[in-house]
Formats: sequence, structure tokens, C-alpha cells
Amino acid sequence: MNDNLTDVITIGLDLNDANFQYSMEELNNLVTANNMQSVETVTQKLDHPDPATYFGKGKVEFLEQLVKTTETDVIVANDELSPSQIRNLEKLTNAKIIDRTGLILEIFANRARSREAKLQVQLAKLNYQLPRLRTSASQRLDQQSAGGGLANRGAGETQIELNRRTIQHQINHVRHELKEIDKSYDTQSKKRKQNDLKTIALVGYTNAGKSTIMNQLVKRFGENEGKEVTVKNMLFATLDTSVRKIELPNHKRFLATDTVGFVSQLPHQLIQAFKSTLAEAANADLLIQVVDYSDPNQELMMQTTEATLKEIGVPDIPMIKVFNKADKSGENYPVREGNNIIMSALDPSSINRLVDIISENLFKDYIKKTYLVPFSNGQVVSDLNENETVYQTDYTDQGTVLRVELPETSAGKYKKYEVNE
Ligand SMILES: Nc1nc2c(ncn2[C@@H]2O[C@H](COP(=O)(O)OP(=O)(O)OP(=O)(O)O)[C@@H](O)[C@H]2O)c(=O)[nH]1
Ligand SMILES: [Mg+2]
Repeated sequence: MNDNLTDVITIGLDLNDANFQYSMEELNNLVTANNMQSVETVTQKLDHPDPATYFGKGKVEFLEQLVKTTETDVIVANDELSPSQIRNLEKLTNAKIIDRTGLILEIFANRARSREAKLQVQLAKLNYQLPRLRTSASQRLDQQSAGGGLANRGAGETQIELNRRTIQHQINHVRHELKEIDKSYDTQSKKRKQNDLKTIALVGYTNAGKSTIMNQLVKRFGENEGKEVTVKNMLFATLDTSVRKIELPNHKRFLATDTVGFVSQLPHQLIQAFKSTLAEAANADLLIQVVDYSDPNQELMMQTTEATLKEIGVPDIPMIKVFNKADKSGENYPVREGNNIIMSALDPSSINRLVDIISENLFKDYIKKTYLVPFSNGQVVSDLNENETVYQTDYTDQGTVLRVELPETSAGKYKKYEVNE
């Protein structure tokens, strides 16, 4: 066992859910992602969680013994527990209890790098703490009364209210800061819209390969080198949305957005806090759902992804499904099935096929036009070059002739330069 990792006991309730085994496996992965290792796993079959202690009485006693014999002082539960369940379990087992929500919040907090991601995680944590305040406050109360008897109780209660007010104040403060960041985000988004550039968003389960695909696109077709995003074999490698400009060999351009990965039971506090980051996906013209095709639980991962997209409020946007990591699953690749593809992000021909599918779907409404722009209107030529797909430019006595492909909606802007061929 690795000495740098904190030993924990993982526990879970099997409420007759077909996906129980998988969710326990995933809990172990989350534990590893948080620099901990599970030394024992304890599960129990029940119809519903015990409202006071989550597990039944006998199992709690067993846990207490296990904590002693394994000398482990942290227990990680597979569900979100109520504040009193946490308090009772802590008392009965003498171990610190972390529930699934708390665990995911910790991972996010450790991973957050940008100011925005940090604030978003902070907001989620504060919202998680607010209803749980009584736990820590009552602990303090216990300590106080141990020394001072009942005399301090009144002061203790005021303390809880003070804590609550402080947290509420912090929440407002963080919200305000996020709003400021959001404003500049909004302007960026609007600017992009004005440019008529189409946008794709890579979405899907954590560790599916979204950032890897993004990097392949950037490496081969990106406008700026060295703008690669982080790729790591760990859960939640990406916590910030990054947008990159892609130009295909046929001169068509679009923006690609890499987003935060999902996981089952993603805490709603996090979804709320990350809404604006994830909103980039909501503005996309095309979603690319990346699925780990080598994972036996891919169906469940797709369901979770689609449910989470709904929760964020992403409307019904056309979607391409990328069944990635086919190299690991021993399938043939690349194989196109309608608008979906079985492929490997590590394989250049797969990326080419993917780009074909993206291109076909993204530029459906494009039309071809020829414009003659007098030399005195240099700005129009730069606008066209900047924002549209110019595939041929000729210089004549009358001015610059540009053969352009562009969406019908933007063709109106250039109508007066249009010439028939
Ligand atoms: N064998 C194989 N590995 C892949 C493929 N695509 C990605 N990977 C690996 O899978 C791991 C996760 O890849 P990422 O691109 O970081 O995954 P992600 O979807 O961005 O994950 P999050 O940012 O956590 O949501 C990395 O170790 C990649 O090298 C693939 O097609 N085949
Ligand atoms: Mg990523």
C-alpha cells in the first residue's frame, strides 16, 4: 500500500439498485482521485437508509470494530448523508465521516486552478456547509458546556446564528465576484456570436477523452500552437472551460470548447456553481458527446451525461456521439455509424473522420457566394477573411474577388458586393 495516501474505509448501502456495484467501484476511483486509498469496503442491503445512522445497528458496531483493527480514522460513504447521520456515525465509530458529496467537493477544490473555478468550488462548498452548520456548532457547544456548564449555552446559540450569517455573507460575496467574471464571459460569448463562428462543445463523463480530442484538433488544425489543454488519467482533470479556434484544411473555421466532465450523483451544489462555465455548452451549435467505449458502464455514463446536460439547462442541440478508446476495447476503428463514430483519440485517421462528421453537421446551412470588393473597402475584405470561409482570392482591376462559403444569415451583410458568376 502507498504510504502517501490516506487509508479509508468505504461504505455503501445496496438499496436494490442494479448499478450498486458500479457506483461502489466509482466511489473507489473518487477516493483515489482524492489521494486516499480504500483498505476495506463494507456494504449492507437495506430497503432504505437508517434515518439516524445510515447503516443498521449491527453493521455500525461492525464498523466501529473495523476502525479499531485497521487503525483507519476516515470512513467514506457512497451517498449524501444528512447532518445528523454524519454526527451519529462519527460518534459511534470514532472516525471522521466524509459523504460522496463532500468527497467530490474536496476533489474539485484540490483541482481548481483558475480564479473562476476556485470561486465556483468555494460557492458549492459554502452551500453544502450552510445546512450542516449545526453539526460543528453543536460540537463547539458540547466543548463549551463541558467546561462552563449551562451558562454558555445562550452564547453558543448566538454563535450558530453568527456562523450562519458569516457563511451567508461569504456566499453573497462569492456570488458577486462570479457575476463580475460572468459579465466579461458574456461579452466574450457575444463577440464570438457576432463573428458568426460556429461552436462545438466536447461533453461527457470524466476521463472519457474530451481534452485529448481537443488537443488533437488544436495540434492539427489550431490557429495557435502551444495552446493545448490538460490531459490526465484521473477524474476531473478539467475544471475550466477552454475555447480554441480551429481552421480546417478546407478553410472552414469553428470554435471548440472543452468542458468539465460529469460523474453520477454530481452534487447539485456543484452543478449550480458551475452553471456559467457549463453554459458554454448550452451556446454550442453542435455537441460532441465523448464516451469511453472500453468501459463496460458506458450506457450508464451516457445516461448520466444526458441527465446532467438537462439539469444544467442545455437545450436540444444536435449531438454526435464519439465512442472513444476503441484501441483499448479491441474494436475496429475508425468506424462511422451515421453521425456517430467508433474511434481512438490517439489515431490520426480517427480524428480526420471525426472532423468530416463535424464539418458535415456544422456547416449544413452554408452557401457559396462570390464578392467583388472595391480596393477602397479594405475593411470588408478583412472582415470576410476574419469571420468567413474564404477559399479563393483574386485581384482584378475593379477590386478583390473573393469566393466565400458562409451561413445564409451572414450573407445579407455582404449583399451589395455580390456578383454572379
Ligand atoms: N487508450 C486510449 N487512451 C485515451 C484515449 N483518449 C484519451 N485517453 C486517455 O484517457 C485519459 C483521460 O483523458 P482526458 O482527455 O484527460 O479525459 P477528459 O474527458 O478530458 O477527462 P476530464 O477532464 O476529467 O473530464 C488520459 O490518460 C488519456 O491519455 C484513447 O482513444 N485511447
Ligand atoms: Mg478534460
